Amino acid sequence: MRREWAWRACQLRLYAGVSRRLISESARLHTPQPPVDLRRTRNIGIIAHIDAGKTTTTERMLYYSGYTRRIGDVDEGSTVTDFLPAERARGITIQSAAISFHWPPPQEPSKIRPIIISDEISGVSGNSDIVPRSTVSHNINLIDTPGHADFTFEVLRSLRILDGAVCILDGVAGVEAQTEKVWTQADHYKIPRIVYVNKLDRDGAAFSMTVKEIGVRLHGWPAVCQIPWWKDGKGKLTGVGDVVGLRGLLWEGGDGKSVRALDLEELEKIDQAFAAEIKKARIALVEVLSEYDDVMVEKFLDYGEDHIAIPAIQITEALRRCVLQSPQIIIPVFAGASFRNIGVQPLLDAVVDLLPSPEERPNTEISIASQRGTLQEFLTGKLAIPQPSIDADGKHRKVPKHDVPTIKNLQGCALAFKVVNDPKRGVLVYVRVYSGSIEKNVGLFNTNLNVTEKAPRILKMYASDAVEVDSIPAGQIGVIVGLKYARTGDTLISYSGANHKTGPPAPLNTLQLRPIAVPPPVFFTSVEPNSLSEEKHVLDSLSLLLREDPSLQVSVDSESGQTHLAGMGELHLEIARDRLLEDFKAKATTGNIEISYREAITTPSESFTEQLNRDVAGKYARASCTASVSPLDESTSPVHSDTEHQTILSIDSNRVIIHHPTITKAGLPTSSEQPPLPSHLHFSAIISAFQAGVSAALARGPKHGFAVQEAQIDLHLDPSSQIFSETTSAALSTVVRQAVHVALKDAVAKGGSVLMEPVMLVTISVNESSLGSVVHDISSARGGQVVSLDGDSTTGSNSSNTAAQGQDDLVTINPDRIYTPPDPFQSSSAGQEYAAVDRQRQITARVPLKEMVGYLNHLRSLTGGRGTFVMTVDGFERMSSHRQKDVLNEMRGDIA
Ligand SMILES: Nc1nc2c(ncn2[C@@H]2O[C@H](COP(=O)(O)OP(=O)(O)OP(=O)(O)O)[C@@H](O)[C@H]2O)c(=O)[nH]1
Repeated sequence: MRREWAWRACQLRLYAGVSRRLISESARLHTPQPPVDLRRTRNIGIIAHIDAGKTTTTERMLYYSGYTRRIGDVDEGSTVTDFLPAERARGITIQSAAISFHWPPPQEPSKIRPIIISDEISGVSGNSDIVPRSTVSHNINLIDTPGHADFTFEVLRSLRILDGAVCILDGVAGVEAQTEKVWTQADHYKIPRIVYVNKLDRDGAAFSMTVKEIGVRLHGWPAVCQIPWWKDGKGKLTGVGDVVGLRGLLWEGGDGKSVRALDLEELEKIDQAFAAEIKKARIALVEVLSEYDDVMVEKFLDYGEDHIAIPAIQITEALRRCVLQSPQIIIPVFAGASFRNIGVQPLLDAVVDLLPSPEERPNTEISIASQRGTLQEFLTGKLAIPQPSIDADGKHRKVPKHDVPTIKNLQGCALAFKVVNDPKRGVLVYVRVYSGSIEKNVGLFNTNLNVTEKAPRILKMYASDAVEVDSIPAGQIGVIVGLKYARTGDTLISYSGANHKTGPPAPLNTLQLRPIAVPPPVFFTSVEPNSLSEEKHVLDSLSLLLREDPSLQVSVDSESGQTHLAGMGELHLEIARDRLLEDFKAKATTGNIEISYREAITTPSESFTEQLNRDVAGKYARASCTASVSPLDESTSPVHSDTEHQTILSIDSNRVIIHHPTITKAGLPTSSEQPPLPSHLHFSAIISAFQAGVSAALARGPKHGFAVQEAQIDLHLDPSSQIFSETTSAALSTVVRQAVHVALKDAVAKGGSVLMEPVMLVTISVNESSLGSVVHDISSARGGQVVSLDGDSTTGSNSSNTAAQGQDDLVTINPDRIYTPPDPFQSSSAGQEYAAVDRQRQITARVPLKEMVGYLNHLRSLTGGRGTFVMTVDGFERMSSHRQKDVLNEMRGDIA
């Protein structure tokens, strides 16, 4: 084992700076992997506001762990994790990159660690059998997530595969709007988090203010584990005070590898005030932990109620228990300045010591056969899954509640959380394995697309470098190379007795891990191939872009033949455009980025039956479909739910009801008199074809050409009159599209349609002094409605956003009760400082998206450059006829 590590250490040394990328890939094939111990694995994300220093910190993590031999610089564009040209050019992180490394490095223990060990194994504490987890090397899989609001969906997608997260704050800006948003999302996934206050070297750094804001705005009790060590109590940051280990950590410059640890006795000789502050912080830490951890109270009593006497390991264990509690109320806080190489190694120790291993996480959510539950419930047969009551031969059968043989079939189950097109290696599918293992060359069934494909190569990624492996076990993250279909968000399963034609037996074929809803896109641009010969490459590139990022949408206007690319924000589309034109070298022209309005029908249509009886894609095909449409008002329309004879789909705020009275959800006829489905068309394939047909019809409204919203589409599926031996999936979706299109036209001819516009939930952070002018601007000039100030509801809002609704459940923290050390730039006490006149205020408002285009510049002018905002789609609203007229006139003007 030791020799293996030594070999690896040798290899790690090869990964130096630019030359790292030049090592031939074959040299790294089939690297001997240390056996995987799940307890020693951390799947961690770094989340924060844009520019808080995620990439800068990650670079140090890779450097100190021995993976790189040169620290990359965001500003020079030489970082490991920002490896897309577009990211390097803009200096921001767009795609999540997953990187694996070991901490502490097995070959080179951290210079500061032995002091903690000697504390604990000296026997003084009576805990000689426990040492911190960070004394042993751990496998860390780190996901670097983007900080820009346009990439929130990307953050969400990464969050669901994380076991823990480090939230990085800018020590000057404090808790910013995007941080709050991602924090709330992480709360939703119950992800244990620690906070790292970065940039404490900058003028105006305010650690105490930031800690107070953590309490107030992130709704938890900050457990201050480190305090900044300023030279002579002010000015230059030189290190941190370790409140857990009761010592000062002094970074001696250079690359930050050399760290001196001084115990309290030594510290008192050189900086008495700092030593006293560490003790004060220790008392506060024990106090706050005691409120939420009974064992801490016991230890406090065991050690004669002496806060200082409690061993570091006991504090670490109490912190860990609190971090793993759900909801998480204690928030451990660390300090540093990554750019100055201060604070990163103890932060890595904290990742290992405080954040959970995959085994310590709650059960993974799944959906299977329209049921929701956990993967563990399914695997242990505890999830009651409805089974077909009639066999394929039409006979009734008795079925056990859970089908054990089906469960036993499952060999591996993984979530594709990221698809990236690597110019050198082709399409890389990043997966997290949740059960069993994913083996090389095995057939993987994609439960979202109903296709089977092989996993020809499996890699473990070290940013843009890779090591080939034979399998990825449960709890780990890896990359599959060579998949043709898998998209971000798809569930991949391997099972015994694989049958490429039929896929796995039901209900295994419907198993989906942590499904998430894709938010509706609100901007779009047209994409026009420069010539006919370029068309194929442009379309292939677009489909690759969609595999990478399912929050993008592509639709083809059936009348004009124009292709539209839609996304979540202007930057989101700009980046997609750059990827398409520059990275994929698609020769196409793109139009202006415009708001994606929607249209809604106001009157129900008649029922229409369309028939198809011709060649489709060079093959004779026959199919038929009956459809009708009606306006959908969720508040008044009766609630529908899936039944054995009715399947309900939701497509972009439209409800699709597929009535199949003669056929069950398992695809079996209700009686022996009814014809069965042809063997080449499974029920799930028919439903997918219906879905594709409806989506295509709804993509272009009959009046203004915008996507249709708030409609109910009723479709009828009757095998005796619609499905024939010549019926194919393509024919079905074509005929469904035609039938829905005709029904929509009929509805518009009868009652017209109305335009709907995206309305955003906007969270704006401003100084108290600018509050009045910003609120006035939002509510009068932009037609917005202020929903809350500092999270307190001000009006009877009809916001549908869960983030706003969830405010009531949040813990309210009194900032005066939060311990903070003095800040060097602070004249009064931290409490007074926090309450000072120009404190940060937060406005939450609903504003039409149209009024938010170019808002950042305006906000900056109103706030002296200090205001920031984030926004998410809150929904689409019908426009008044006056506003609709203005928008249509403006659009016509644009075209002219
Ligand atoms: N003074 C100072 N500057 C820092 C520190 N950490 C990061 N920076 C600078 O802050 C800027 C943003 O840093 P990044 O690491 O790119 O931040 P990020 O959070 O990855 O940003 P996104 O990828 O865009 O979300 C860069 O100019 C860094 O050099 C620090 O500790 N001190």
